[in-house]
Amino acid sequence: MADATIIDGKAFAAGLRARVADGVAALKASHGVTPGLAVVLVGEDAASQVYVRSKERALVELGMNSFDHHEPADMAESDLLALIDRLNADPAVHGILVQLPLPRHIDTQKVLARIVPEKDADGFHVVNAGLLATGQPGAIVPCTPLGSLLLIRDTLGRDLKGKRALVLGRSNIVGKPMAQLLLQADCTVTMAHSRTADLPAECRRADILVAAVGRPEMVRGDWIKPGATVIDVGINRVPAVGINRVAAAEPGKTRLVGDVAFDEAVKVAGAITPVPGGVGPMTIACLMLNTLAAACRAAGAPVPEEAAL
Ligand SMILES: Nc1nc(=O)c2c([nH]1)NC[C@@H]1CN(c3ccc(C(=O)N[C@@H](CCC(=O)O)C(=O)O)cc3)C=[N+]21
Repeated sequence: MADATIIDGKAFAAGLRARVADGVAALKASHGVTPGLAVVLVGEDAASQVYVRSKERALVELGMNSFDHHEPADMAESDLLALIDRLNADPAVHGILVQLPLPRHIDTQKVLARIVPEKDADGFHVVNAGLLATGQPGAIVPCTPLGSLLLIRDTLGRDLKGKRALVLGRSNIVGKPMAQLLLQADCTVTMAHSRTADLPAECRRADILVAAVGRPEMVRGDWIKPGATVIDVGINRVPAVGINRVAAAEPGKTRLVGDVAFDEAVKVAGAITPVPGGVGPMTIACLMLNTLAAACRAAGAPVPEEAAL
């Protein structure tokens, strides 16, 4: 059998960002409103700083306002809550993103709950989770599942009726909302996780397999149904051993791998996202889309179709 189609998330994300830029320009022209996202980073985590910078760069490129709040790691929880209160009240701020993970002395659920749901660009607030779970309009959908669904639709078309979907991983950020989206799309959805009995057999039944467990290359080629669509959400940094056998000479070298053993899976799947260049770029593009959508709702303008599921 021929190798799988490689789903180019980077290219799809570039197209989505261009559509968001058009929407931003249109909202400025029609309502005089520039969408703005406040990005709150607490602490100095190196990976978080990289992600936050790429979010801020994307905002500016698309003509949106970026309000950066980089705070010390020992910031008091009460001060973070007070900052969120100010951002909630600021009419120039349409979306608020608090970069996770937060330092351990801060209660993440308390912080997420403080963001007004209308400005919850990540879609992590219980109100948005509840709107999504009950199939109500106006839910802000978490960026990674939304981006994954857009890639699935681009691959298989919008009619996913009756397809067997398996979501591996049950996080509030990816697994649970992903399952809700697929259910709403009339898939037959299974949620699997580390305690699932005979995980390979469960995976082999899936027409659509979304892997979001954060375990490097856990899903092997023989776990995949021939022809299946495989969405690899994992972004795992591992030592670069075996890439060209120079790892011993370059002990600091790392590479990114997904939750799927790509080289095996590409021989079996019908279509598969790579890591990097798959779901990751879609996450950032969907954050831009959610910010535009929040600004549209605040202004009473129509919401972009891709954000209004
Ligand atoms: N409140 C909050 N919202 C988030 O959305 C959020 C967060 N906290 N904390 C951290 C994670 C991580 N995350 C990524 C986004 C894009 C890439 C991405 O674009 N990755 C590139 C590769 C980047 C590289 O080379 O390191 C790719 O997959 O092609 C990765 C990771 C968003 N996160």
